[in-house]
Amino acid sequence: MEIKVDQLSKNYGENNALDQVSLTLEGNKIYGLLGRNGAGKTTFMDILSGQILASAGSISIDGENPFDNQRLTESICLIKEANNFSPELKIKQVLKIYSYFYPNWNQEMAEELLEIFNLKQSAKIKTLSKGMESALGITAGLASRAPITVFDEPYIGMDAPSRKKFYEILLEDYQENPRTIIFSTHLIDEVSLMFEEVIILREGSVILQESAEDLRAKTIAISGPKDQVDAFLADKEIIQRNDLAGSSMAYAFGSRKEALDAGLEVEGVPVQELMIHLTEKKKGA
Ligand SMILES: Nc1ncnc2c1ncn2[C@@H]1O[C@H](COP(=O)(O)OP(=O)(O)OP(=O)(O)O)[C@@H](O)[C@H]1O
Repeated sequence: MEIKVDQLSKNYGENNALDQVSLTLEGNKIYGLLGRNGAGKTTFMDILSGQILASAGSISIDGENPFDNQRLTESICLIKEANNFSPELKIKQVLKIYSYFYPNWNQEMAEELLEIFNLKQSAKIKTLSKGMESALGITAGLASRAPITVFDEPYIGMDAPSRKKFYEILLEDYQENPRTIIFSTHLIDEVSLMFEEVIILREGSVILQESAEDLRAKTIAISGPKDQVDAFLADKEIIQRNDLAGSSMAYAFGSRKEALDAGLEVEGVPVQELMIHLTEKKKGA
């Protein structure tokens, strides 16, 4: 499903949570939606999933506006960091509701995931720990098999082994059932290798939309004698740099060939370093 966003803005009083955002997501990819606190990620995902209305501009999914749109709502599953389910319901009832709502719902997968995460179908939502509630959110999101599945910081409280399990299952299931997955997280280093395309928001604006592959191709990790590294970096954007005695190593934007021609050693930049750098860059930098 293609998502087209044109000049989309959302204001809360004086505050521009989104400021004329334009994007096209062609779909069937895993997108990383990144940005610092308050950048506008949740606002964007809420508009995309039809929960709130934009103040200006347009958003369409396969040509239709998602707001209050029954046909589209069953194609979009939004899992937020908390309060996805009514506290009085039992897990079993949550699964039932999701199975009615999402036409592609996979009950077998849901039950498998509950077992992996040690969740009992008879448990009430209000008795779950934070991590258990997140695991249920992830279960519901994955088993929905919704053509557009949006995870907004879905694993608050989950421990590292459970998160790892989640990534593994997500990737495995995505290979077999390609769909659009939009993933917002601050744990960039953990998930960056999963992203096929990266969107970075800063203060309500899109500052980058690029395939992870292109991002990797544009960046290099170089090392060599300090003066040679200095000369090479003179006209480059530096991501990170370390000097030790007479030698230096740096991550920077630049071409592998140019660095090799300059007599430097060249490797790839770990994608998470790059994303952390990009999300942290100051406005106007
Ligand atoms: N309901 C609201 N009322 C007023 N301001 C809001 C509301 N929701 C969001 N905002 C403001 O809009 C801006 C964007 O918030 P949003 O939650 O979309 O950011 P975010 O990128 O998801 O942040 P985080 O990473 O902290 O979750 C922030 O300045 C926030 O204070």
